[in-house]
Amino acid sequence: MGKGTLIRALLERVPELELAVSATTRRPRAGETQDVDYHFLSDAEFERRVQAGGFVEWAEYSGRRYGTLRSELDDRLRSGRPVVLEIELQGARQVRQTVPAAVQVFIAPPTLETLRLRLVGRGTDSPEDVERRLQTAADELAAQEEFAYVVVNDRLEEAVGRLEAIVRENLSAGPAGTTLSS
Ligand SMILES: Nc1nc2c(ncn2[C@@H]2O[C@H](COP(=O)(O)OP(=O)(O)O)[C@@H](O)[C@H]2O)c(=O)[nH]1
Ligand SMILES: Nc1ncnc2c1ncn2[C@@H]1O[C@H](COP(=O)(O)OP(=O)(O)O)[C@@H](O)[C@H]1O
Repeated sequence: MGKGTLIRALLERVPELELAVSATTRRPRAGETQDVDYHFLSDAEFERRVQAGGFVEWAEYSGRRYGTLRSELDDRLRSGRPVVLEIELQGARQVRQTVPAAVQVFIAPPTLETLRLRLVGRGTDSPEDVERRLQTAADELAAQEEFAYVVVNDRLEEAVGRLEAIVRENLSAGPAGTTLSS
C-alpha cells in the first residue's frame, strides 16, 4: 500500500521509466482521467478483452476487475524500454510466470494500523471498503517472501530512495519490467 504515491515519486526520479496504464471496471474517482489514470472499461468490454487474450494478467480486487493490457507492454519490452506495473498480488503472481525477467518489489505498510490511518486520510473509500482493503492487505503481507525485494513504505523520502536504488541496480543489469505489488 502506498504504491501510487511511491510510483509517482519514482517516475520523477527515474524519467526513463514508463508506467503501464491498467484497465479496470471500477468507476473513476473524482479527478481521475480516462486513459491517464486507468483505461476505464465496462464489465462487457473487459470480458471481451479477456476472451480475446488481450491481458498479460488480470485479477479481481474489491469486487472489480483490474488488468494489464498486452498493448501496454509489448512494444515497450520489444524495444527494450523499462516499464513499471502497479498491480496487486494475484497479478504479480501471473507476471512472475509470463514475464520471468520482471523485477518484483513488494510495497509493505509499516503496520496495518498506519495503513488504516492512511486509507481513512485518503478519503476515497467507504468504511466498508477500508475494512475490505485492510483484510486484503493482511492477506497480501503474508505473501511478501515470494518477492525478490520488499520496501517498507515508512517515511516517504526514504522508501522512494530505496525503491530508486533497486530500480537503478536492475536497469544497469539489463532491460526488464519492474512490478510493484501491494
Ligand atoms: N492485477 C492487477 N492489479 C491492479 C492493476 N491496476 C491496479 N491494480 C491494483 O488494484 C488495487 C486497487 O486499485 P485502485 O482501485 O486504483 O485502488 P488504490 O490503488 O488503492 O488507489 C490496487 O492494489 C492496485 O495496485 C492491474 O492492472 N492488474
Ligand atoms: N510514506 C507515506 N507516508 C504517509 N502517507 C503516505 C505514505 N505513502 C502513502 N501515503 C498515503 O496513503 C494513502 C494511500 O496511498 P496510495 O499511494 O494511494 O496507495 P495505493 O496506490 O497502494 O492504494 C494516500 O493518502 C497517501 O497519501
